[in-house]
Amino acid sequence: MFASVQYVVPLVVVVLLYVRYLNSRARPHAPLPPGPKGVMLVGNINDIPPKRQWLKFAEWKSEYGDVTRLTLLQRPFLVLNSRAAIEALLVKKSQIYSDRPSMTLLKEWAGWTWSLPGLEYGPEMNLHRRLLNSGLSPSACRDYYLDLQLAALRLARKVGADPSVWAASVHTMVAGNILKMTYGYNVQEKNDPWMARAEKILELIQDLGTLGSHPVDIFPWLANLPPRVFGAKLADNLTELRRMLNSVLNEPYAEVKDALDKGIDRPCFTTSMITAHKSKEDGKVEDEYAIKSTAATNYTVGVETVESTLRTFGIAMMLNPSVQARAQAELDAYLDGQRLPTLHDREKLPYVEAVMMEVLRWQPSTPLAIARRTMEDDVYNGLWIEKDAILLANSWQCLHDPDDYPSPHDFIPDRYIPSSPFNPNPAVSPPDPRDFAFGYGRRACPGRTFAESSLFITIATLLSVCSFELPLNEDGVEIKPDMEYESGVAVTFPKPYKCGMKFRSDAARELLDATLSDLDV
Ligand code: HEM
Repeated sequence: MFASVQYVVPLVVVVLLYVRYLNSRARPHAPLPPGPKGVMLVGNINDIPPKRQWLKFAEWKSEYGDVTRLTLLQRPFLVLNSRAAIEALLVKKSQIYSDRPSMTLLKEWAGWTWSLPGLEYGPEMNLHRRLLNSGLSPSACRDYYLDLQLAALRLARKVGADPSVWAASVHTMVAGNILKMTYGYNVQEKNDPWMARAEKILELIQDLGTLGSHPVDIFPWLANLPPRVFGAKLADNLTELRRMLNSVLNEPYAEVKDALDKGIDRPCFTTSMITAHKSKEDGKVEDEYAIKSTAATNYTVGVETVESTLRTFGIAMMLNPSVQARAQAELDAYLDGQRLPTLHDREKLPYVEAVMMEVLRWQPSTPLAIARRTMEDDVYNGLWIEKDAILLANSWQCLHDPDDYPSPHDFIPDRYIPSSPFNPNPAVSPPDPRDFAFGYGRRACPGRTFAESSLFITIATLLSVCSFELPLNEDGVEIKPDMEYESGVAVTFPKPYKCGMKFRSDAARELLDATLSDLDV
């Protein structure tokens, strides 16, 4: 009897361990998500267009449903094409869908290891997000309201007088807002060295080609080879990029810290982070590397998205004069020509808010958010989602779903205002487009409040004092923007277009000048 117990217990343990082993290996008995048939070895490379991929991905929804599966050089690649799929995976199961694909080229070869959008899911990412969430929280952002308003007023003065400077002035304003908020730095109108440094970095990254498509990103073991194997141009580009990234990480931070040590008050994100993390005993800054990394991340990733959104806003206003007139009527009724809007007026201007929401929906600047890597096998709606797949959320598709947004290609801010006589379908209460435009779950954009504040005050100020209008050619015929979009590093931009704009009246221009001279101390 005892002898059999002696054998049975280990046997049961072995059987249990074996079953656990089998379970751990077991693949869910579920089919893979459907998708276009690829070519042996290279997979679906030829199915993905070089431009505006989200449109092609959206077409696949009717054929393949919520999740489309492709392969790229043997690696599974999934596109989530519906609100339901994005919510079920990226939001509700955020703990296994919040990693990013490894960007070996940028990280290992260019040394860009410190930027939050590229960080793996884990403690370092959490620390960076905590810092950004506190430094860019809604209450922290209130400290930047006045700077944002001033920047919008200066923009209005420039572009109202000369609309040909629209795109360049928007770029300077947005970059200036980020540098002011992050480091308390005032950009120079022309040839600013800090702006030039950020632009050079983006240019060098753009020269590397589509992110994630270099062989070293697909086969990371290739990083053991010297970059020169892939050409002298690439190697030189990477050396220059590494040098610039090092400078952007360290120099602006050192300047703010020096100023603080000398007792110079330079209120900004970096100053408040240093102050909050400085030890009273030895003066050391806790988490210093993470603080300078998050500041440099703002500097390098916070510009293109806001800039693209404002350039889209210009197009929307030129093409939709009745919308512009309604927003101006709201501003005039509320402000009565006595003053210009501030960010404290935001709640009182629901139509202007709706214009901003509709710009973010109509032509989102990040139509595919930022790619994720699946961390575990999973099953969604009976479909097997493989571990280690690259996953893209097609935010563009969600933002153009006619069930949520009737006539999705039209620019209709009234859709967010149920009582509006111009709402084409008051029975539908659409989802807030910002919940798609700013990404999802644990990787959602930490700059959202700052970005919205910057967008709102710029839109409200411009509409208060200026009117956009289609420019005319020499024959007096209106020139319409062609609605072509091109890709930046991770963001899509409207192609340069001719912008028409003028001050609404002499009174509006005088009010603008008076407000600027009151505030511009
Ligand atoms: C209109 C303006 C903006 C839009 C539409 C936007 C959109 C996005 C989106 C879609 C993502 C990816 C989220 C995901 O993976 O699900 C993202 C990430 C991020 N954004 Fe923004 N963004 C904007 C402005 C800003 C600004 C002004 C800043 C900084 C001041 C900023 C900082 C970041 C950072 C650091 C990440 C990476 C988050 C992470 O990987 O955990 N963004 N943003």
